[in-house]
Amino acid sequence: MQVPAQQDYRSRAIAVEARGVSVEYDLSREKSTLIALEDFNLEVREGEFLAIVGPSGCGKSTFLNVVAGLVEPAAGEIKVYGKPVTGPEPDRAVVFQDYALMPWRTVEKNVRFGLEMQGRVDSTTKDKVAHYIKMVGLSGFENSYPRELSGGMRQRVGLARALVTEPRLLLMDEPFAAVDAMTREIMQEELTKIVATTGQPIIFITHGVDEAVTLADRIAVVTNRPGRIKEIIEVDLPRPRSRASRQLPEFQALRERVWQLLSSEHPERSEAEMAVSAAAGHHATDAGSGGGI
Ligand SMILES: Nc1ncnc2c1ncn2[C@@H]1O[C@H](COP(=O)(O)OP(=O)(O)OP(=O)(O)O)[C@@H](O)[C@H]1O
Repeated sequence: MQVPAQQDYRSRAIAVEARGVSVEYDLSREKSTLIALEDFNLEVREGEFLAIVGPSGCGKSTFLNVVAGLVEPAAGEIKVYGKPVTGPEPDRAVVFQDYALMPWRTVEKNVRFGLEMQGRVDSTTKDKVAHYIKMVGLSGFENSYPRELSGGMRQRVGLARALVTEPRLLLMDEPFAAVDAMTREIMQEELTKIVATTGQPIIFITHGVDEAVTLADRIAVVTNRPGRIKEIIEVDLPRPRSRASRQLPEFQALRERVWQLLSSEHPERSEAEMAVSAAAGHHATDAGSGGGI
C-alpha cells in the first residue's frame, strides 16, 4: 500500500508555523513563573506526520495546546494555514491520551459531539458519523457506551470524534499511551491508513521512540524545560512501515539517533544506562507501556 498523502509533504505549503514561541505559566502559590517553552520554532507542512518527543515536562503538551489555541504564548507567533492562532477553531482537532469521552453517551453520540460542539449538525451528520465510525473499525458498536469498550476501542471513538469534523490539522497527545502493546501496534497501522485517506497533517506527541520512527515523516526532539527544538530528524524510510521494518538497519540507526539526543537531555542518566534500559525492553515496550523516554 502506498501512502500518497504523506510522501511529498516537503514540497507542500506550510500548515503550521511557530516562530519564537515562549510560554510561561503563572505559579501563583509559589509566586513565581514557570517557563515551559522558550524560543520554540517549528514548521509543519500539509500532509506531514510530525512526531514530537522529549523528556517529561519539557513542554510538548504545552506546544500542542498553543497550536490548538488553548494556551496563549507569552512571546512569538503561531500561525495555522497562514492565520495567527487566537483561540480554538474548527480547523483543528485534538485527540487526547485519556480519550475524553462522555460516559453517558453512546459511541454514535460521542462521535456526533464533535460536530455538535461546532454547531455543525445538519442533514449530513448521520451519514458522516457512520462513515467515520466505520473508518475507525467500530461499525456495530454505535449504540455501545464507553464503559463497554476496551481502551483501544475508546481511543478509536476519540479519533472518530476528531475526524468527523474533517479538521485541516490533527493534534494528537500521546493517543496510544494507555493501550496495550498489541492494540498499540494495530492502532498505529490503522492511523497510518486513515491519514493516508484523510490527508491532513498531524502533530503527534509520543514517549515511544519506535512509535515515532514508525509513524513520522519527521521527528522533532525537544530539550529539557524550557523546551526548544533540539533537532529535527527526517525519517526517510519507505512506507508502509510495520513491525518488520524495525529490523531494518536504517530504522535502528534512526532509533539510536533519537535515543542519543534524548539521553543527552538526561544528564543524570549515562548513555550506558539508557542502552541497558533500552535493551531491557524500552524499545520493545514502547509499544506497550507508552513509556520509554
Ligand atoms: N496549567 C499549568 N499551570 C502551571 N504549570 C503547568 C501547566 N501546564 C503545564 N505546566 C508545567 O509546564 C511544564 C510543561 O508541561 P507539559 O505538560 O507541556 O510537558 P510535557 O512535555 O507534555 O510533559 P509529559 O511528557 O510529562 O506529558 C511542566 O513543568 C508542567 O508542570
